[in-house]
Amino acid sequence: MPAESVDPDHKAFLDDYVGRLHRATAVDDGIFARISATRASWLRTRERGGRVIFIGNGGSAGIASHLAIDLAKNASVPALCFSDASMMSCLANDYGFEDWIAHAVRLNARAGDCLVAISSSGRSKNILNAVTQARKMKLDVITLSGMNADNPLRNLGDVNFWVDSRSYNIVETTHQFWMMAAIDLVIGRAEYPAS
Ligand SMILES: O=C(CO)[C@@H](O)[C@H](O)[C@H](O)[C@H](O)COP(=O)(O)O
Repeated sequence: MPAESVDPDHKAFLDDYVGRLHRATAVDDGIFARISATRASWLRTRERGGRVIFIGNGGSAGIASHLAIDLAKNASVPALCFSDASMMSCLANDYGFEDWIAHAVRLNARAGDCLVAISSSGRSKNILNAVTQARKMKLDVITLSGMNADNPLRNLGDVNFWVDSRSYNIVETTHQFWMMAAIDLVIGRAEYPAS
């Protein structure tokens, strides 16, 4: 089959898929206000000598890692994520999987830091417990969730993003888009060299 011709079933699937992505990523003033508030939170964090800490599981852990390096390198806002396998296995083994991120926050965060908690379902216990720990330590909290409108993560932050989709990949892609927009808003440009 020539590369230009598309299986009609695939076209129908992809048309629907792209429609879902467009609906999820459609922006309004509410989303713009949240992205602007995220920028302000990150700049306040930097001014008081803090760091932005990104957390997530699975695909969201990958997004957390990408956001942390881009915010630090491209926008000069100190940022990190918990991706060290030895630390993760130690804390999960010693305290349980549902509490390992809370303990990573306890050990690594300070008052004045900002926690960005990413969970597509908004239901992962280790993310919810980490937010509770962050609140105890007086961190700012930004949440990103999706799926059910009443998921428990959705209202726990100072700034809360929610994607109206039940597709993991659409929710994750939208989270990444919003956070990348916030990073580029800090920089003030959409285009810049890598170094
Ligand atoms: O990327 C995906 C699904 O697309 C998976 O890796 C997904 O992130 C994992 O199943 C996570 O454990 C789901 O947790 P959460 O985002 O709902 O908190």
